[in-house]
Amino acid sequence: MTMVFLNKEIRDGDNPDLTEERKTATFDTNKMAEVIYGSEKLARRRREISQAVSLIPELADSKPLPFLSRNEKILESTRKVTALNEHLPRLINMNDEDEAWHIHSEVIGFEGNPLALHHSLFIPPLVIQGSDEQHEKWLGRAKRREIIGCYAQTELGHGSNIRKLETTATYSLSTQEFILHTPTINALKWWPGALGKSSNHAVVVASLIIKEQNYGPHLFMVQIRDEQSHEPLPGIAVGDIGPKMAFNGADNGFLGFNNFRIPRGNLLNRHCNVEVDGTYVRPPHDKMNYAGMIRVRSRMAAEQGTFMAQALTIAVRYSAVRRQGFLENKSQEVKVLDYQTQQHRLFPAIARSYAFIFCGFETIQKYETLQNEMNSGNVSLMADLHALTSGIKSVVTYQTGEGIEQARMACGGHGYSMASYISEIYGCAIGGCTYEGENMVMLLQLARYLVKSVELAMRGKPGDLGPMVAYLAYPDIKVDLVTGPEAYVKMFQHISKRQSIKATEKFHRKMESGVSRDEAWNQCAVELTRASRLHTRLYIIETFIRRVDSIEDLSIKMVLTDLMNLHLNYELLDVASYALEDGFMSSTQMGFIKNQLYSSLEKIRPNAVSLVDSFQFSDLQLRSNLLNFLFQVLGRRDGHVYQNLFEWAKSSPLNQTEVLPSVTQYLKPMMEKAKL
Ligand SMILES: CCCCCCCCCCCCCCCCCCCCCC(=O)SCCNC(=O)CCNC(=O)[C@H](O)C(C)(C)COP(=O)(O)OP(=O)(O)OC[C@H]1O[C@@H](n2cnc3c(N)ncnc32)[C@H](O)[C@@H]1OP(=O)(O)O
Ligand SMILES: Cc1cc2nc3c(=O)[nH]c(=O)nc-3n(C[C@H](O)[C@H](O)[C@H](O)COP(=O)(O)OP(=O)(O)OC[C@H]3O[C@@H](n4cnc5c(N)ncnc54)[C@H](O)[C@@H]3O)c2cc1C
Repeated sequence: MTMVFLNKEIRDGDNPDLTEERKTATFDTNKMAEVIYGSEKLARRRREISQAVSLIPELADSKPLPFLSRNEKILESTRKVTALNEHLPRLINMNDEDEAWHIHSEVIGFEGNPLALHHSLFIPPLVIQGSDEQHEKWLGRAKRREIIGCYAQTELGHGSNIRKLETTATYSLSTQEFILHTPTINALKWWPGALGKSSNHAVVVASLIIKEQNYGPHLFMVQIRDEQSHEPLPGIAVGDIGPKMAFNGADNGFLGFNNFRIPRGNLLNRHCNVEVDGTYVRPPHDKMNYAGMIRVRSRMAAEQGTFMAQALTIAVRYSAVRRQGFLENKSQEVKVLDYQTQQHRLFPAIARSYAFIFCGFETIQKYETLQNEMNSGNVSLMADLHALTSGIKSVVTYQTGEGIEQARMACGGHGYSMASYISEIYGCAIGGCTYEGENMVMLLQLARYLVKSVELAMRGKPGDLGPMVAYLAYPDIKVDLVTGPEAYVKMFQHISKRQSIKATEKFHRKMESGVSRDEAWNQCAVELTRASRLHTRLYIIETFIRRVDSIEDLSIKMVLTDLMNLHLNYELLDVASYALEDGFMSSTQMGFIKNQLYSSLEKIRPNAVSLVDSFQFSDLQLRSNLLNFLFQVLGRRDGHVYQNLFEWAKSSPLNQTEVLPSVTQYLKPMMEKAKL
C-alpha cells in the first residue's frame, strides 16, 4: 500500500496532468502540512488517522448522500458517528480535541450528525460554567456519551439580542427549584443543533428571575427526554425545525417549557450562584455567561479556513485536469488552471485559507490563555478577545463564502453538480455568517471597542491602548511598498486607523447635533462595520507575516512568501480606494500593487496543486473516493473525474428505471392529448 500524501510519490494510474503538477512543486507537501497543522507530529497523526479510516469500510458513506432523503441522511450520519465511536479509542488520542475534530470531519463530512454539537457546544459550556460538583455529576456521563446534549439559546423571536431572551427560569424559594417557562410562541427555543430528535439533555439559556428581579441570561443543565424511552418529559415540547440550506444530517430543533421544574443545582454555577435563600452571587464579569460563545468564535478562523481549503482542493485539482480552449499551442487545449482569470479566482482564496488557519491557531491559543486566567479569577482579557473574535468570525465567514463560491464557478458546470461536493461545503460554511452571532451584529461589537480606543487616542492617552489597537495613535508617515511586508502593514494601518477615526468623528458629530447616542450609532453603522472589517483584515495580515517569519525550512518559506505577497497585494488592492482618497497611496503605488499581484499569480502557478495537496484532505473527506463506492468525484486525488462523474450519474435513483411515473402519469397523456 502506498501512502497517498507524499507529493514526490507519483502513483501509477493517476491522471498525468496532475502527476505533472506534482512534479513541478518546489517543496514537500508533508513539510508544508507540518506548518499548516503546527508540528510534524500533528500532521503525521492526521495522515495516520486518515489512512486508518480508509481501511474501515463501515466508516465510508454507504451511498452518495445527495441522493438520500432527510430521514436517510440522519440515519446514515448516525450510523457513521456511532460506528466511529466504536473505533475511536483505537484510532485517536481521546484527550486530543484536534484529532477528534479531524476524524469527525473526515468521516461525517459537512452534512452534520446528531453528536456534532454534543462535543462542540454542550460539553464546553459545561466545562467552562459548571462547578467541580457539576462536572462530577454530568461531565463523565457526557464524555462517555451516556447522555447526548445540545446548546439551546436562540429563540424563535430572538437570537442576536441575548438580553431579550424570553424563556424564564424563576427561582422558587419554597421548593428551591427553578421553574423553566416559555411564555409566548416567540420564546420557543429554535435552531439548536441536535435538539430536534437526538438530544436528551440541553444546556438551556434562560433569563434568571429571583423575587421578580431579572438577572439576565444564565445557563441551566436540563434533561429534556426520558433516558429509557427517549420520549419528551412532561412539560416539554420538542421537535425538528425542518430542512435547511445544508447540514441536513443534523436535527436542529425547537423546545418549549410549560412550568418545567429543575433543581437549584442545575444552574451552572462555577462563576455565579443562587443561594438557598435566593441571594444572587454575581460572576466576576458581567458577560461571563457569554464565555462559551467567545470559545466557539475563537475556533472559527481555523475551521472556516479548512472549509475553504477543501473547496479549493477540489477546484484546483479539477482545474489541472480540465482542458478547454487554447493559448499559444493550437495542437493541445490548455489546462484551465493556466488562464490568468482562473488563477485570480483561486489563488487569493488559497492564500486566505492559509491566512485564516494561521490566524485561527493564534486565536485558539489566546482563548486557552483566557480560560486559564478566568479559572484563576482574572477576567481582564475578556473584552479584548471578545472584540477580536467578533471581528475575525465575521470577516472569515464572509470571505470563506466568497472563496467557496469562486471555487464552484471555477469548476464550470460540474461545480454546480452536487457531485462536486462544493455546494454542501458552501451551505455549511456560509451558515457561519449567521450562527455564533450574526456578522453585522458582531462587527458592531468590535466597532464599540474601536470607537472607545479612538476616543482614548483622541484624549491623548495612547499609552492606554492595547497592543492590538496601538496603531490608532501612530503618526502618518508615507511608505514605500517596494521595501516589503512591513510597508504593506503600515499602509493598511493607515487605512484602518483613518476609517476608525472617520467613523468615530461622524458618530460624535451626530451626537453633538442632538441625535441620541443609539440613533447616532445606527446612522454611522455602515461606516463602523467598515472600520471593523479593515481592523480585522489588518490583524489577519499581521498573523500571516508573523507565521511566515517564524519558518525555518527555506523551500517552505519561499513558497509561503509568494503566497503571503499575493495576499498582501490582493488585500491592499481591495481596499486601495481608502488610501487613494486622502492621497496616502499614489496611483503609481496602485499600479505597483497590481503588477505585484499578477506576478504573484505566475509564481504560485507551478505550486498550486501542491499547495492544496498540502492540506492533506483524504478523498473520503472530499467525498471523492474510494473503496468502490460511488461518491462525489470532482476533487479526487487521482484526477479521474470524467469516468466517475458518469458512474455518479448512473447511480442516481432516477436512473434505476427507464420510464418514470412522471412520464406515464403526466407527460405521456399530455403528448397523447396533443396528438388528437
Ligand atoms: C470529540 C470532538 C468531536 C468534534 C466533532 C466535530 C464535528 C465536525 C463536523 C464538521 C463540520 C461542521 C461544522 C459546522 C458546525 C455548525 C455549528 C453551529 C453552531 C452554532 C451555535 C450557535 O449559534 S449558539 C448561539 C450563538 N448566539 C450568538 O452568538 C448571539 C449573538 N449575540 C451576542 O453574543 C450578544 O447579544 C451581544 C451581541 C454580544 C450583545 O450582548 P449584550 O447586549 O449583553 O451586550 P452589549 O452589546 O450591550 O454590550 C455591553 C458590553 O458588553 C461587552 N460584551 C458583550 N459580549 C461580551 C463578551 N462575550 N465578552 C466580553 N465583553 C462582552 C460589550 O463589548 C460591551 O462593552 P462596552 O460597554 O465596554 O462597549
Ligand atoms: C446552522 C445554524 C446552526 C445554529 N445552531 C444553534 C445552536 O446550536 N444553538 C443556538 O442557540 N442557536 C443556534 N443557531 C442560531 C444562531 O445563533 C442565530 O440564528 C444567530 O445568532 C443570529 O440570530 P438571529 O437569527 O436572531 O438573527 P437576527 O438578529 O434576527 O438577524 C436578522 C437581521 O437583522 C440584523 N440585525 C439584528 N440585530 C441587529 C443590530 N443590533 N444591529 C444591526 N443589525 C442587526 C442582522 O444583521 C440580520 O441582517 C444556529 C443557526 C444556524 C443558521
